[in-house]
Amino acid sequence: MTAVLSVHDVTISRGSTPVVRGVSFDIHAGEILGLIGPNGAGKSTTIGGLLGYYPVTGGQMAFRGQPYTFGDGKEIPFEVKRKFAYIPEQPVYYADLTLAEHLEWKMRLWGLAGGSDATVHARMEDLVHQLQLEPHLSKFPHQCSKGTLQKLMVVSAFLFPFDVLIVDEPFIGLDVIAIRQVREWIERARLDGAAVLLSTHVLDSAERMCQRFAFMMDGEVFAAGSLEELRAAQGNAAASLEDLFIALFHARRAVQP
Ligand SMILES: Nc1ncnc2c1ncn2[C@@H]1O[C@H](COP(=O)(O)OP(=O)(O)OP(=O)(O)O)[C@@H](O)[C@H]1O
Repeated sequence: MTAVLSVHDVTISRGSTPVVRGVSFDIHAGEILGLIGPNGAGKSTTIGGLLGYYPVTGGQMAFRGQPYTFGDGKEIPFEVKRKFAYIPEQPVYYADLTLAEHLEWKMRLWGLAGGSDATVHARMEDLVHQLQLEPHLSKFPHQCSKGTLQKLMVVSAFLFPFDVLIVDEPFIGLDVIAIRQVREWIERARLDGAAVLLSTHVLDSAERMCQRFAFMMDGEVFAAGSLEELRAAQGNAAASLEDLFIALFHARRAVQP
């Protein structure tokens, strides 16, 4: 079965420095891949390369078997980009738009791109209600907490249909009600056939949510597989994801120059 998203031997640079090197993974429909690694491992850079924010200077990415970048950092085609939904690690917003105006602007762009807004408006109201965003809709970003702005990012990501969901550390800053809700929405997207890339430091959530994992460090993937495969490789059938990550992290550190 062709993967929805394939990353093959990619190098991604920040400025002129290659920060991610030789990274490969596939994500199939109905699958959540957990991208796990310490601070500075290259998780957000990998995501930025997938979304066209940072130049991919080597290797190849493909959407449903069609290469969409060839290592020259060129713009990702719109017909691919519109199949992607993204929840960023840090909220991204316009300081002079209220939260309601952000959502209206998103829906206008969707309409300009040929999308129908008949169902999207009802969906937006439902998402806003479930994350208890109504009291904040008339506020500007500087009047909102970090968690409220993160909820705006979540609602924006789930507004439209997508084939690929890319989520960069979604849980930090959200309240417990919102965390449960976002987990449920990600699982619903998976069951509906999306391919999901989830980067997080919250390993107990990752263990429950993801079917496979890629462990990153120093810009490289150093271990990958399902929980069962990682447990078998470590010879510890009861190990948690956290146990496995810590053991493999220290093993990797020990052999590095
Ligand atoms: N503008 C830049 N120029 C050069 N290197 C950078 C730049 N920004 C970040 N880096 C480096 O890129 C590497 C990867 O950073 P990245 O943000 O992708 O890590 P991460 O795994 O997402 O970390 P975290 O868990 O802390 O969010 C780090 O070593 C960082 O120092």
